[in-house]
Amino acid sequence: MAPDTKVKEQTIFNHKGNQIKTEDRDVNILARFEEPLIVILDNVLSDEECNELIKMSKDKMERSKIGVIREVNQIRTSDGMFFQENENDTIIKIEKRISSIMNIPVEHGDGIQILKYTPGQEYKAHFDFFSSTNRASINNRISTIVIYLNDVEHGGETFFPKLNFSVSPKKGMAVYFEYFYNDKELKEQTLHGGAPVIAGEKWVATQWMRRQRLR
Ligand SMILES: O=C(O)CCC(=O)C(=O)O
Ligand SMILES: [Fe+2]
Repeated sequence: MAPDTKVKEQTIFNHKGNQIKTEDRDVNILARFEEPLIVILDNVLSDEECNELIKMSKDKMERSKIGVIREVNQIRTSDGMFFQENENDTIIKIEKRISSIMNIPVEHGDGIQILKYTPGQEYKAHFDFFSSTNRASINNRISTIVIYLNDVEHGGETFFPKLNFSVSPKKGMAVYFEYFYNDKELKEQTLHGGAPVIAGEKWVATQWMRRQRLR
């Protein structure tokens, strides 16, 4: 197909305009990059909810593990923890809101993961979906939201190296992106990472969604 007649691929995210009305909060759409779809969102969480997530996870953080064997890896040097789904009322409320933003039922989510980065810590460029050689790819990830839980003094941007695009963390804001595309090239453009924090701390909450339910 000639480039000028190429049709846009179907997206999971279905919100139009500049606002998403969820059950308990109006979330603002500030910017969108169309293909691959990357959406910058504001007012996803209140300051109190951000503080609460940090408080609840603070004592449970351990060095992040990635991959099937879940070994400590230099790709991600942050500390992290997962909440159990339905762990408490705050988690239930936030999971519901994330689910309506992402337009995917809560049961498809890996659970909310909290990551904490201190100066020098980073998450090198990676894909959130599993490679076809990984058993987990049978029910692969299709979309991600990264919510910023605090303002970072310096550094810690979420960057997309293939798009020359980056997002600076701001408390309560989020970056959403999806990769359930037929076009392999589009999927691969969602390569992203968390740049090293230079000063201050960076706290984020991530939700990854799977194609099929996990529970
Ligand atoms: O910390 C960030 O900005 C990115 C986090 C991320 O890529 C992830 O949790 O999958
Ligand atoms: Fe990621």
